[in-house]
Amino acid sequence: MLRLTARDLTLDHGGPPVIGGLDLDVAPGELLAVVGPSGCGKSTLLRALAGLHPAAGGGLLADGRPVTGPSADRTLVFQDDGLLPWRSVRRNVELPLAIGRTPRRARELPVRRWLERVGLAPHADRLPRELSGGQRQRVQLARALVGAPRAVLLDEPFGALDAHTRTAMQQLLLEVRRAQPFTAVFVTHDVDEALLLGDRVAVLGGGALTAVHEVPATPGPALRDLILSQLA
Ligand SMILES: Nc1ncnc2c1ncn2[C@@H]1O[C@H](COP(=O)(O)OP(=O)(O)OP(=O)(O)O)[C@@H](O)[C@H]1O
Repeated sequence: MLRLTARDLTLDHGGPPVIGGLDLDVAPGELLAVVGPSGCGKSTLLRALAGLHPAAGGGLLADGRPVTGPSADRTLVFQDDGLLPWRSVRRNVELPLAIGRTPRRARELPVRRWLERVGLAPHADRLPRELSGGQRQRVQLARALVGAPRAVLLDEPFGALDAHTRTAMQQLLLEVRRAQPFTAVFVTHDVDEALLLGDRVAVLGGGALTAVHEVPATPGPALRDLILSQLA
């Protein structure tokens, strides 16, 4: 499990900073939920943590080492599924292992285990277009986790799902973290989702952290209202 650290981090898209001088520490095994108004830089921060967006100032560390590019240790899950349409469910899940040059025979067990864990073993030979949106997100989750990454970065992964499927996916995420702990940064628009999944909730706004809240075992309405007021 990875420790992720931002030190005086500034991010931009070639113009004025989207994020300016941000300090953040995500402890090994922690799930940090990040909420913030649209356009405040949540996705940009996540892509920077993934090593896909360079810092304009300051820097990011993974276990104390500078993040200079993507790594199999830090995987991303998006809202849009990003699955390869011509590969079966099984071959999509297998992809990170194939890219990492894991020998074919050594791929079988983790792929099977993750397909079972996300309930997709019976659909292993289907193509992504033959699945529902929720099923595709489960494939994406399995693909992000099959290589046992030490950190997973999730960008509104359940944002496009209906309420029922979203609840099921949230429970699945809680379950898989119990089975295989990993550090996680989870971007969401939904404060209830942040409070359900997060060990802490960070509120981002105006290019900086407005607040970081510890989430108690049973968060009450006062914390929810406080976060909503900080988002306003
Ligand atoms: N490729 C890009 N080129 C230029 N500007 C960009 C690019 N991507 C994002 N931005 C700008 O950077 C800012 C932050 O965008 P980002 O997508 O990180 O916000 P966000 O908080 O994730 O938003 P949302 O909640 O709507 O997904 C926005 O003002 C956006 O317009």
